[in-house]
Amino acid sequence: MFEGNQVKLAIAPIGWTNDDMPELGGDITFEQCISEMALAGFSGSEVGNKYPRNTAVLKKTLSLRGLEIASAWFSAFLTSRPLEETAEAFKAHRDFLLEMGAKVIVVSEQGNSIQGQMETALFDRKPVFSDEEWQLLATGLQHLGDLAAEKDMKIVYHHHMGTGVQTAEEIDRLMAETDPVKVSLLYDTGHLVFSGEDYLQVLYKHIDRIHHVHLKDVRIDLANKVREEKLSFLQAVKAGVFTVPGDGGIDFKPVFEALDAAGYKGWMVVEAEQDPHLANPFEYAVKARQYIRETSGL
Ligand SMILES: O=C1C[C@@H](O)[C@H](O)[C@@H](O)C1=O
Ligand SMILES: [Co+2]
Repeated sequence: MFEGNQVKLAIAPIGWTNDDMPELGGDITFEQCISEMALAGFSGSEVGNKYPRNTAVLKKTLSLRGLEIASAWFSAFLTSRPLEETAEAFKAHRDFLLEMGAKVIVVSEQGNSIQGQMETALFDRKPVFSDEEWQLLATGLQHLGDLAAEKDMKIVYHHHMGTGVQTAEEIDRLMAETDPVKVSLLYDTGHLVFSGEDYLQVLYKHIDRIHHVHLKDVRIDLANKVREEKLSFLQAVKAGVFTVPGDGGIDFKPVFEALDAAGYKGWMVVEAEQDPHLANPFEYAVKARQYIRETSGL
């Protein structure tokens, strides 16, 4: 599978140091994180809060280890703040990623999101957008897509637990209401399975719009416990709901087969946030790399 070097494999720093909960991995240095990524056999990374923002410094530090930047997360507030505010912040983020050689920009709408709230029950309190908010989101994302296209880049929308675009139905609506030229999709296995969606159906339905992939596995027993015990997203992460591919309940083989058959080009990013003191990030990175090699040949 994946012949022709069109698909590259990255790993996100969130298993080492967690931007949503900086206390997780607070003691792990940036250099340890990227050195272990390279040693585990990855060729790219996304951007974490410990990464230097000076692009020359960042490029040199990464290239010493054979790593590139695949992309980085951007929080949009299109449903809750003026469009200009999100657009201005987006341009700075886009230009940083352009300088780092990335082609896609991860965007997630955070208007009314509960993903960062420690005590809010994830399955009871996620936002549900009104028609007016959907309109603001679609228009705003298309504007961000135009700004990305100015630099020959794309935005890839990150559906996410605890946000207004979480379920398969919400992803369908977002895809239907946006121009495929302007808005692409980031496919994150972990968020779909945690939400209770059919992750393969979403993949097959939107495969032509998928231009970035997050490979995240789910411990299904913990996902059920989060629902039953009304835990928050951050409590779920701390409890270990996510893990690396091959260690949880998701079968990634059909994901790789479908992406390969569709001629997918771009990055696949292992992204498995858990407490680094409970799950050694280097050990789990090696485990993920081995599973992907065995399952996809990559
Ligand atoms: O892509 C992601 C970025 C994180 O900050 C987020 O919380 C995580 O779950 C994710 O999928
Ligand atoms: Co993700």
